[in-house]
Amino acid sequence: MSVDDTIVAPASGAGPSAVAVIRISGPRTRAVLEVLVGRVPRPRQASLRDIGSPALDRGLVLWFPAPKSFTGEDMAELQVHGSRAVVQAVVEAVLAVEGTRLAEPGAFARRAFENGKLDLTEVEGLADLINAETEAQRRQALAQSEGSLRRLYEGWRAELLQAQALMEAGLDFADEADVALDVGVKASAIVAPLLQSIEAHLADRSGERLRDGLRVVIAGPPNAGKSSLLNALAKRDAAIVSEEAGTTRDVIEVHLDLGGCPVILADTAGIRAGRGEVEQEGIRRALARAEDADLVLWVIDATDPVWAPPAPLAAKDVVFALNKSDWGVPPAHNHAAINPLILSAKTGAGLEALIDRLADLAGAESAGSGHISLTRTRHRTELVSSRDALQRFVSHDLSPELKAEELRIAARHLGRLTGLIDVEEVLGAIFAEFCIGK
Ligand SMILES: Nc1nc2c(c(=O)[nH]1)N(C=O)[C@@H](CNc1ccc(C(=O)N[C@@H](CCC(=O)O)C(=O)O)cc1)CN2
Ligand SMILES: Nc1nc2c(ncn2[C@@H]2O[C@H](COP(=O)(O)OP(=O)(O)OP(=O)(O)O)[C@@H](O)[C@H]2O)c(=O)[nH]1
Repeated sequence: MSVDDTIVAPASGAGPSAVAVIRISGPRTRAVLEVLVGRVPRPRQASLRDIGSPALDRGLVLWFPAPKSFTGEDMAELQVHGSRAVVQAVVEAVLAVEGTRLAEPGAFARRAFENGKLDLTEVEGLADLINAETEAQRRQALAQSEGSLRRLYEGWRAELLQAQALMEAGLDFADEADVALDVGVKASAIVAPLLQSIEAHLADRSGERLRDGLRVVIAGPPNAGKSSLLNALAKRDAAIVSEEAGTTRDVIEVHLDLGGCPVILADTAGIRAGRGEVEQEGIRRALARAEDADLVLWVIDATDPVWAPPAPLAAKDVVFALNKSDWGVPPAHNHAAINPLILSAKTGAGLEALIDRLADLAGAESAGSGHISLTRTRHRTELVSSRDALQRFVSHDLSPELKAEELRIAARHLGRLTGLIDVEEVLGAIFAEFCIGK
């Protein structure tokens, strides 16, 4: 990427809108404004101008001289009427100025990253904020885009660098055993609590669940009311994001917004010792689906003797639901061991409790309320590598040289998290998540 380029792109979505924003960033921005609007307006003050001559439209112009802009470069915004024709004409007029080109997706965010305005976790938070569909996702993404993970990881890295400095100072005094021992003890006093913090952070999956949606599979014996329950939940909650057939014909999936948390609920074929081949295949798919869910909602008919889920599912997190409670509920001691939710898809009884339970598991209350959770596999991978190195530091009987090396490895993985070091290979994937104009 050449930073000499000046990039332009519409930053608002496709399709007619009242107003569209066209963003420009790079060294030719001032020249673009001179050509399109004449005199450059005062920094960061909206001015109403004719855009182009003869005028293509009349709109608001904003000028953000470097370094106080989103990208850190000279930037401008043209806020025009949001028709395809106006946007296209204005973008073309910008492109007619020498040294400008159309921005690829994520190009503005990439420049912000390269100019140190955002670290990689903030860029990821911004991508998530743009894609947020529920309230809890919004809170989590906003906090991350404003540096919640950045501060956490930078703090950890600073502690590690301190421990590393101690160890390396010790290496210089290798012949003086008491000095080497002393710095080793001091470094361990930093590393041990840090290791604990990383372990606790890794054990918490709420951030990933919230970002990706809690995957819940409704499974159970035939005729227990699984489809009715899915329909009842989908109707109860007005904010259905989408409804689509699953990857297999027999798995129906709905995306729900339960208390601000995204839940992907899949209905599956009834599970029993079936006869026909088709039924067996449906059951096989149901089981496969349930096995990679976060949670199995095992639905049984309250009037049936209690059915336990088949062995492969018993290992999962299972929430039991006794449906058709309108027909009567068996005495509590019959099902005390499974602590089921008692509900009726038909009357709606017990659905609120079910929604609360699911929202809880999806991490509803934690997001953005000061609770900081990792949100992506990329974070998990780097943190696991960092933790492994720290574990070797703490528990293995290593020479001081090797101990210092483990700290270097751990610090490098934390540095990769924020994008401070060698991340070239992940950048393409991260920035490609953005739409054009971001
Ligand atoms: N019109 C418009 N609205 C927008 C954006 C935008 O680019 N344009 N944003 C785009 O994402 C978001 C706001 N984020 C922004 C982040 C930083 C800066 C900025 O100019 N930062 C400078 C100056 C900071 C200051 O004066 O306090 C800097 O960081 O140096 C602007 C917008 C959402 N709304
Ligand atoms: N009384 C009562 N009937 C219910 C309730 N939920 C479902 N039913 C009825 O039970 C029958 C089976 O419901 P479904 O939702 O199709 O059951 P399913 O578990 O999806 O069935 P399969 O797809 O065959 O596994 C239907 O006749 C429903 O109307 C309930 O809460 N109360």
